[in-house]
Amino acid sequence: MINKASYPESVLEDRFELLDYIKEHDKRKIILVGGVDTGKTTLATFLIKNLKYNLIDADVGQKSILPPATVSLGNYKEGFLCLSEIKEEKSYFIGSTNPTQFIGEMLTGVKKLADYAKEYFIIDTTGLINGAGEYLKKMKIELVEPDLIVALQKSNELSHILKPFIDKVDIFYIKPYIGKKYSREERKDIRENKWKTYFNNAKEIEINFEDYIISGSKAFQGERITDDEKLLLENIYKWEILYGSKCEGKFFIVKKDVKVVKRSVDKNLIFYMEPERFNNLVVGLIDNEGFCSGLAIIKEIDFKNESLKLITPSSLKNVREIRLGRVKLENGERLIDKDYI
Ligand SMILES: Nc1ncnc2c1ncn2[C@@H]1O[C@H](COP(=O)(O)OP(=O)(O)OP(=O)(O)O)[C@@H](O)[C@H]1O
Repeated sequence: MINKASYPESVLEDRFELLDYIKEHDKRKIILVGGVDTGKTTLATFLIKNLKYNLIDADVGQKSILPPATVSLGNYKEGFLCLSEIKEEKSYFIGSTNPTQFIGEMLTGVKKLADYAKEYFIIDTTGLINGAGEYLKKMKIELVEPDLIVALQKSNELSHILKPFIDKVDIFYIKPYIGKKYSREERKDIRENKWKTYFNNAKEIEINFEDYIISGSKAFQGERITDDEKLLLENIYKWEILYGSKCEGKFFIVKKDVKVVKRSVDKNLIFYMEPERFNNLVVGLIDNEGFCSGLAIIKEIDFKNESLKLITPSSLKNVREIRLGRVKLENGERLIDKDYI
């Protein structure tokens, strides 16, 4: 498997100073913050190897621990060279590899994993430090309450994130590693490879809506439409309605057209789509504790019979909820908008 970071051949002097500082001051909850390609994952590898701490992998865009589109806790593994050799202990479903629209999921996930681990962990984060990235980093620090922030800062590009914590949390500054910069394409290729590895031995399974909580789409919120509403909408718009729900006065309709006609539908009132829109969507298999025990891909949803065909390498044992994400895997990864379904 291709990975960006592994144990560095030569370790910069300030990394050893950091290691000594952590040992000397008994720091147990550590978060790494820095821009893109500043060497966070490489630093996490060095620290985990020397401290035998656990990894909280919140670098959702370039994860080391599988599965993708989650944040994960992995336990220290003797003799590892690359963090991707670390197996997940617990994961939380984000549903995307870009955290920008998923700040709530990211924060909940990292907090749950940190609570689970209790202490002796290093949090590896994304390189997003502006816009949504600023809020994400700040809130993560507020929630997790680390006892050390390691800031990989060249000049003062992290000051807007760190300002509120300067007199509250210990901050250790180190210089970013100036090395290879990865393009969007290279990053995407690394992710593609991880998706392929994860779904390598996936098998098809079929499940019924009634056996699981299905969530993550407006389709499964609110209440089902009545027979009268269904008939009315079918007559007006010349649709066959396969599934319909309503929430706060708005209809959510999965339909097929039965006639070619010109339709003028008020989109503020009716959100409609074809069933195929859900195909190839990544879903999280969520257990009783709210953790993600695996991922699956939707092959097809039969809305009429209320069943779902999935492929997954995971077992559905202890799975309570199927949570729809916002990544489609069709000729590679395609990220979709939160409002798409
Ligand atoms: N101390 C080091 N010695 C040698 N190479 C390094 C060192 N630190 C980082 N690198 C290299 O620099 C590149 C970026 O490092 P890394 O992936 O650790 O950065 P990152 O900040 O985690 O990136 P991202 O923004 O994707 O989270 C990688 O190719 C890595 O191997």
